[in-house]
Amino acid sequence: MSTSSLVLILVVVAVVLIAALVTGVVLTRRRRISLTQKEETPKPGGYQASAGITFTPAAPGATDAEAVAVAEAEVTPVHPAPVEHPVADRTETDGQPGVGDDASVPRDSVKRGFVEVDLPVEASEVEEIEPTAGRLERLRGKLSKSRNAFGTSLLGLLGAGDLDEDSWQDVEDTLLIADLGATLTTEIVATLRSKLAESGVRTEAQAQALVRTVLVDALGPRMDRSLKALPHAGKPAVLLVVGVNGVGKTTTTGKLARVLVADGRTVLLGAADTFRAAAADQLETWGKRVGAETVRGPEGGDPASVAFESVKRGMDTGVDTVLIDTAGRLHTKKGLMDELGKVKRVVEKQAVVDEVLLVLDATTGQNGLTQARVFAEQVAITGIVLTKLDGTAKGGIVFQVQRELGVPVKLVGLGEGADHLAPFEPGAFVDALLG
Ligand SMILES: Nc1nc2c(ncn2[C@@H]2O[C@H](COP(=O)(O)OP(=O)(O)OP(=O)(O)O)[C@@H](O)[C@H]2O)c(=O)[nH]1
Repeated sequence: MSTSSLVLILVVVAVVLIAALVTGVVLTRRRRISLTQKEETPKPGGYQASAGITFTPAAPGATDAEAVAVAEAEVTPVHPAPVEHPVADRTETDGQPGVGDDASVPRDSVKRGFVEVDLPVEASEVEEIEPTAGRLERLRGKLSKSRNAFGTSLLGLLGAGDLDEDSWQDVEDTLLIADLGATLTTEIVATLRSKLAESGVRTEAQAQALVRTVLVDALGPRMDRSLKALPHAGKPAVLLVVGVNGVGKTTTTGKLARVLVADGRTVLLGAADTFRAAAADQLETWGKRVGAETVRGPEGGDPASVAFESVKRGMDTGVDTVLIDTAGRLHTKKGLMDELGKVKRVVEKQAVVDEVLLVLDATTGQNGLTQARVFAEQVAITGIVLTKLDGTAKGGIVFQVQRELGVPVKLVGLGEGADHLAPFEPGAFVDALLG
């Protein structure tokens, strides 16, 4: 082979190698570009951010960690001052994500602690308890905040004689603002219109009487509101108290124990809230104040087993009533809701559960309805306790929640005091609302 042929072959090989190298580089680049593009293309549906994230440049030649440190030091905060959230009004305290009203409270908000419950740590002796008769009457003033917003404006409107369309719109708005909900408001306004037309109301007193009748009727005055808390077939009555966090379950259980003891009954308390040790302490304190035994389990233990033990102990000691306080659970957490079903099933292995009382915080308005629906799907609710009606609650939620569940409001919480629990009476309640 001649030298010129050898040179020619070497040139051809070099050209082929260079061509292969160039092709490889181009392909690698294309692949990288196509990967980046895929990541950046938003998928249809699901989460699609409308605004981009603002990045700051890293200092040249710095390591990743240094670059982050430099960027953090240089970034001027652009966020406004933290927004004040109504922590006191929240219904969840475990920092878990929530829906509706709950979702507005960030998980790092100040958590409600045991200290907020105004009870002595150790009760030295069993207390004298006021009789329960006429309690709603004595607590009437507690509803005053709701009453001002609702009764005054409603009676002012209806007592003014013939109503034009604008005035009827105002009546409707008043009912909606009071938390009566759209369906019930429409129904009540229609009834009021036809009754006013029929009866020829002329004075404010007549208007008040008519509104009273219509509202009391809407509250199902014939519903059975008695609390199934007395022993039967030689076994204690068993009541389960359920609801989301912080609505007032423990307080209600304690207040209920007082009412029963005041009526000469013997009570045992079951602290099936094993999640929060302070809750069991709190319940035990309520128990000591009325001379009732409290059964509790280890922190983090199985709440169903504490409930079972409570009923067993109640049967052994022959008490009239076993009140079981359960842990607050967010209705959006399926696992916790299933656990509630288990607590009830386990108790039912040895006794009938006579009442499942759903505690709702009246100040949470419409969110209370969502909670009620989910709890009712999990355990058959037999009665509702509406707490904090003394606060900013507008009262109308009573109408809606009964209608929604077909279950009566049996008790109302009208304050933090030990005796601020009253039976729910439609007539007295409407009177308090109308003033
Ligand atoms: N104003 C007012 N406060 C109430 C009423 N009922 C309960 N509270 C207060 O609500 C707060 C929460 O009550 P708890 O009984 O601890 O609530 P809980 O549902 O047992 O709470 P968790 O065990 O955390 O789920 C306490 O500060 C109670 O004093 C009421 O009718 N009116």
